[in-house]
Amino acid sequence: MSEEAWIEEYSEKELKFIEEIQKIEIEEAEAVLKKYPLPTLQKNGIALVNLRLSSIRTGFGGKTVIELERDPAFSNSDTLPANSFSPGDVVRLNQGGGKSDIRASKSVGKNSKQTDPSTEGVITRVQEKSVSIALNLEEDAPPMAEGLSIVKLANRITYERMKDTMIEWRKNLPQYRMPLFYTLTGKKEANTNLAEDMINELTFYNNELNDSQKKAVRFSLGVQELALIHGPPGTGKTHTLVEVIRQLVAKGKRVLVCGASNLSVDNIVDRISHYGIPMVRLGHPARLLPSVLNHSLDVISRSGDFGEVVNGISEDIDTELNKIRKTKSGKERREIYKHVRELRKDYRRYEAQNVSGCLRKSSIVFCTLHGAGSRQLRNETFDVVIIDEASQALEAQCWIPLLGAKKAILAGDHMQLSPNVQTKKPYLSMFERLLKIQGDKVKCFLNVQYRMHELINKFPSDTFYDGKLIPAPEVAKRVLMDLPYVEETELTDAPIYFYDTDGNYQEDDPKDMGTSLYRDSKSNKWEAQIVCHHVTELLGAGLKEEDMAIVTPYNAQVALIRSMLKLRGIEIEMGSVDRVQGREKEAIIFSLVRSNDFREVGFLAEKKRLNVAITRPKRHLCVVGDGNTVKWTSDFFQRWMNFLEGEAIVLEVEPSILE
Ligand SMILES: Nc1ncnc2c1ncn2[C@@H]1O[C@H](COP(=O)(O)OP(=O)(O)OP(=O)(O)O)[C@@H](O)[C@H]1O
Repeated sequence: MSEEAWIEEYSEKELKFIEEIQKIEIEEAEAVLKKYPLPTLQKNGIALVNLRLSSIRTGFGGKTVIELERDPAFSNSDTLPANSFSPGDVVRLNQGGGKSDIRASKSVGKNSKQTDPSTEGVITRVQEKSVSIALNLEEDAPPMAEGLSIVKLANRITYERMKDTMIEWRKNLPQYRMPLFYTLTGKKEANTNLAEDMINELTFYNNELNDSQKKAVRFSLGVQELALIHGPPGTGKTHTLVEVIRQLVAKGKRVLVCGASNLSVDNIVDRISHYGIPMVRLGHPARLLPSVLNHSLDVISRSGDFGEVVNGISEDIDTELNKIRKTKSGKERREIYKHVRELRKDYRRYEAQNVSGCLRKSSIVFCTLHGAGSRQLRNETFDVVIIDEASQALEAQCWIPLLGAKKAILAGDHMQLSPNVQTKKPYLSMFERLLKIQGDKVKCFLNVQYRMHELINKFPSDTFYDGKLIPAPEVAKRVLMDLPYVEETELTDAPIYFYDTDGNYQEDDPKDMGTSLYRDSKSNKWEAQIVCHHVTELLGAGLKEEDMAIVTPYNAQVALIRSMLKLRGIEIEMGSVDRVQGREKEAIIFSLVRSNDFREVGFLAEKKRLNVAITRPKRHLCVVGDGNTVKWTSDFFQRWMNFLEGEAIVLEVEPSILE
């Protein structure tokens, strides 16, 4: 097959896939918005109603950023209701606030009129009393001052970037990038010869790296196209990547470091920032950890050659925009807008010069996969692209930075959850696909974990990592009572506990879920009570709230346990398994929820989901579930139940536990 035909076929397949999943996600999000009234959406944290405008200003890129607060005409409190909005969420802003506006799904394009009652934007900041949104349309009239509401939408921007990447491929894939491209798409076998000049006389900056980490560093530096670093939970992927990056920079290489999430990127920025390497973090400052803000492009470029000019123009724009709010004359408004448009042009020109100056000086650029598609990076090239958490990203997301790469280093663990996409076939991340097509010769395995007690480590190691994952000696024997503030009790002296409800406490009937947004999810009030009891006992033994997390496969169960704990005045981190990937706690309580006569475990059935849940704890794992339902669903679950019955402390469900 010719080069052109190969690229065409590959990109076409990816494009179709992106369109398919985009359609499903958007349809699902829209269906929820149509099905439920605004108060229910607000109760479930995906809408805020009865807001009013509190300020307007100019943000990065010259965008209009509005701040909204609760309208005192509708509420005695100025604190926003509990919500799940966070920076980066795409929202629809409705003016006039009524139900019908929400239901009229409007896609806001370049030509939309200013009279459109709804417009889209991206959340830049969420505070206790206000929420800020960067509006997508630069020419937007400021919204009406009152009667505003926002609802969360599916994130179209991410999909559009993925599609743009695929389209860009076909037009513009330079010859020098073809070897990597062919290796990544499987048209050729990976070249695994190591470049001597990269690994000769290698001295490690971090001498505490274990042997498997050192091997991974050496391989990643020497290999010419592709390295996959397979790091099971707690094995120091980030540690290893930090060493790889420092070594690459020392050899004069320019590196683009990306991650599937802002947090994964910031974790690396945090650890590299002490070494005095010129670097910059792209991304909206509101989405970054406070500790990395000084490295953000926004902050660095403001002190660049044209920083003061940009700041001055930004203030002028704000002054003009605030004048618009005060004037009623249409003619005057038009005049002011004309002026704002001129100012925005200047703003963008000077800002672009600042940004490119700042990027030119940086040996390392950090951003999310999606951020790698931003216009600031359009003309930048890198010797090496590193992707952390690669197994949690969509293939098309990984292609965004890889379009500009000659060599790629991907770190991840395909035995944990891949991206949550709703397709008929199981989804393979790029990381997993590459392991399949290129085999173990491109892989380095990190085999020592620094998180879990040896017994907690045992089942995941045997089941998911061929028995090769070993605990570091300093963590192998730790249990809760070894923490200086925890007492020795029968719940703190062992690593694994199991409340087997044994078919006696069945899951809740979906009919009882009423109009809850979670009525398609699952819950089990008995298990929720056992979880609350266990949490109370651990707190009584001295463990702190922040040492624990509750994990369950179902959002309805999360909501139920949260409400029960709230009544007891307890606030503990909790989430569905998918949300806690990448986290760790001293103690994890895992509620399985499913208990029925049909032996159905549904959502729980995915082995990788189980792996994520049971590899979060350091010293204490407590499983609450019905062994009888779970055991008979597959050989895999039977093995897990046998393991628990053999190795865990099995706890009785005393009637007094159940309220
Ligand atoms: N060689 C080492 N010696 C001692 N401790 C180490 C070593 N490598 C990693 N660690 C410790 O292991 C823990 C996990 O490290 P790190 O955050 O780099 O791992 P990770 O693989 O990125 O984590 P995750 O599994 O959450 O993705 C950290 O507390 C780190 O200090």
